[in-house]
Amino acid sequence: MSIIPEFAAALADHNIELDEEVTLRLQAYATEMWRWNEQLNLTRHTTWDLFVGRDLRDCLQVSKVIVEGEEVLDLGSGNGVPGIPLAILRPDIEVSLAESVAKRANVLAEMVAELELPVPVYASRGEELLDDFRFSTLMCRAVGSIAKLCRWVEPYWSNIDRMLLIKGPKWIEERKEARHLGLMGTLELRRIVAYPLGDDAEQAEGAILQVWPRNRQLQHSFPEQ
Ligand SMILES: C[S@@+](CC[C@H](N)C(=O)[O-])C[C@H]1O[C@@H](n2cnc3c(N)ncnc32)[C@H](O)[C@@H]1O
Repeated sequence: MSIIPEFAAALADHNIELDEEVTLRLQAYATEMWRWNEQLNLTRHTTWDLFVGRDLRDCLQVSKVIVEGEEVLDLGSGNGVPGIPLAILRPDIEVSLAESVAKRANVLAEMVAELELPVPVYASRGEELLDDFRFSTLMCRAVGSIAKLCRWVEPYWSNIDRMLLIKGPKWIEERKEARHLGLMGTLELRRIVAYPLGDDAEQAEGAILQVWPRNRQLQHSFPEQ
């Protein structure tokens, strides 16, 4: 298999350099995901430019703040972003996927098997898995507001160290809402990665937010961005 020229061009346009084997595995993932997309509604990002500029971009940003050996749960994995690309980019961590819609979870399991990735897939609400499993990081993109996620996770903080939320510029309003609802009282929220979205709005910034219990000393500290 060789690298599809449109994929190589999209990576170059976004100034992303990856080694060949990783590039080929990401290509296999996107191709497989788009094949399933014909049967199930999994993504609207169906060009190499959108895959690189939206999906892979977010995965690369979140990858910066995950440390070696972490056990990460992608809650609401849907089409596999960010969990599957992250597992490809970071073989030094353990990634699990939770997807509550059974059909999508089945497709995720098929994709993971096809790609030969050591990634468990749970057809379950992610927060309910925390009754039985422990993860260092619960990661989430495009699943719910900060308030919603804080509510879901509230009973389970003993089984995760932190949440990493991949958000667009609306995160500031979401933080306001969560504070207003009294959900942030015992939690710390810090933006630990900020990056340009490259969308039409020139000023738009993506954010990786870290949320964790205020009285908890995390093993690795990431400064406010
Ligand atoms: C909009 S999709 C986002 C998919 C992917 N994370 C992305 O960024 O493109 C949200 C997915 O989360 C799933 N979902 C919603 N609540 C969930 C929960 N509590 N646990 C697991 N999956 C959930 C939905 O079924 C859906 O597939």
